[in-house]
Amino acid sequence: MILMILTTQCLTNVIKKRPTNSHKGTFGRVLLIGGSLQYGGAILLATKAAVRAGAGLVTCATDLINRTALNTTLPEAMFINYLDFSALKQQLSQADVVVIGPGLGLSAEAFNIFKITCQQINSQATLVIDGSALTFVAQAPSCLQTCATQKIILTPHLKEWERITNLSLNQQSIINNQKAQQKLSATVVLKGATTTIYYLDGHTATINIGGPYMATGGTGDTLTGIIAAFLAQFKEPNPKEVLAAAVFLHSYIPQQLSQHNYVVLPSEISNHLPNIMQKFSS
Ligand SMILES: NC(=O)C1=CN([C@@H]2O[C@H](COP(=O)(O)OP(=O)(O)OC[C@H]3O[C@@H](n4cnc5c(N)ncnc54)[C@H](OP(=O)(O)O)[C@@H]3O)[C@@H](O)[C@H]2O)[C@@H](O)CC1
Ligand SMILES: Nc1ncnc2c1ncn2[C@@H]1O[C@H](COP(=O)(O)OP(=O)(O)O)[C@@H](O)[C@H]1O
Ligand SMILES: [Mg+2]
Repeated sequence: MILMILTTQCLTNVIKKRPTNSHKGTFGRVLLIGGSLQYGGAILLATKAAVRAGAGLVTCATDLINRTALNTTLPEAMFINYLDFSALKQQLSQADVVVIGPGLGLSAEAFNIFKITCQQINSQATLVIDGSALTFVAQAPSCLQTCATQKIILTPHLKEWERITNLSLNQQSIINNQKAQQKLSATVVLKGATTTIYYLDGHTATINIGGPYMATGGTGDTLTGIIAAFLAQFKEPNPKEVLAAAVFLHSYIPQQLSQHNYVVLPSEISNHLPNIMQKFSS
């Protein structure tokens, strides 16, 4: 097993100056699915992060109740009703990266949306599974095995990981986590005070920056948007390094802001994305 500790070098390796003759199509299509009546904020935060981290075209599939909020706060993003299955399937056939789960909730309707997503996503796309959708993975692990894409990233916090693996918090050693991750045949970003990425090839990368100023609901939702935007727009040097850069940046920004802020809100992380990305672009 190769254990890597990430530094700012991972940002300069990935964030490149944009070609002059590029356009929105150059920087990828991201589809984010989630946001029930109770948790609209989660999908709005994820969508905001995807837009501000530079995805070219961003669509938010959510409850109709969230449409006005989305259009008001984030007019760059497109809306579809997540219960309009024909629109959802069409989006799933086109997206480069699909995020499912932030604020999705655990209703029967939500589970249906999760199953449709796993079945209908195009085989070239990456699927990022977060929040409520991780509980569906725990309840119906076969959805991963039969998923139409093999490029799957799970982003659990420690409790969500316990639900999926039955590993209690004190059993979650690197070795045990890796065994469980390899069985799932998915990349895992295991989030906590320290975050570790478990890759399919057996390598791991650890992010030991960030801190308790990030402990506000919505910080993980913001991470999924950044991951999606990075994978959609950066094709080099490789998906492993692109994922690592996204996860590192998500903690690096609040670490910088914490010098002058007691807490760093998720939406503030997103506000600073374009500025900090510019500083590291080479
Ligand atoms: N604005 C919105 O709309 C928001 C909506 N959201 C959406 O809500 C949905 C439910 O997601 P969720 O994560 O809140 O609930 P759930 O899976 O039950 O986990 C909570 C349990 O996990 C534990 N725990 C967590 N981290 C831990 C750690 N590092 N180490 C140890 N324990 C840890 C935690 O511990 P405890 O409180 O007991 O200390 C608690 O027991 C989901 O769709 C999400 O996207 C949220 O994103 C918030 C903003
Ligand atoms: N004390 C801490 N130190 C470092 N990072 C933290 C700390 N507390 C929370 N985080 C980060 O905040 C995020 C929380 O994710 P998650 O629990 O999914 O939040 P939510 O679902 O509310 O958006 C993770 O990226 C985690 O690493
Ligand atoms: Mg979460």
